[in-house]
Amino acid sequence: MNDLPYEVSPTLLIALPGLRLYALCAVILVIKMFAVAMYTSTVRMRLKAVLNPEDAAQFGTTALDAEPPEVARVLRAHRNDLENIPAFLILGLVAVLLGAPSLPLKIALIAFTAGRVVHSLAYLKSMQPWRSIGFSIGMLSCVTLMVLILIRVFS
Ligand SMILES: N[C@@H](CCC(=O)N[C@@H](CS)C(=O)NCC(=O)O)C(=O)O
Repeated sequence: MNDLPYEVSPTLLIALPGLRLYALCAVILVIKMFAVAMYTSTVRMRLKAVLNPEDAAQFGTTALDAEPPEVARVLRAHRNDLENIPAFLILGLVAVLLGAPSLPLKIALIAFTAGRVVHSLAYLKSMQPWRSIGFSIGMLSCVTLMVLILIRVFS
């Protein structure tokens, strides 16, 4: 039972066009972000580069005052994910729940996910213009989701 004046059926929710795809994209993106975070640790361990004195003590080294360029690059890739992926997770879910048209919705979900994978790989491998292309695809996908949401809100 819930407090709503009607029953919310999980079977009906799962039938919403794009919900399963959204769930898949969300899982891929979160795994991708975790992978970038884990890669940060790998680079730190390889270089024995840490800023916290307690970590330095563990590595038997001294704490640095600033991140070395290799670590700083992975951190920038992670930060860029944080600037973009949370917005997508909200917009994508709202668009699905509002019943946005299936084709543009699915294209936006897939394009964003692919764009962010390209962005991370390109950032870590120092590949331009691929990083900007991945970023732009992600941004365009979010704009598409916003348009789909606004059409539903005002129609
Ligand atoms: N906070 C970003 C805003 C613009 C952005 O996200 N640009 C993309 C494509 S050039 C990027 O990868 N920026 C590098 C970064 O965020 O470190 C920046 O400072 O560049």
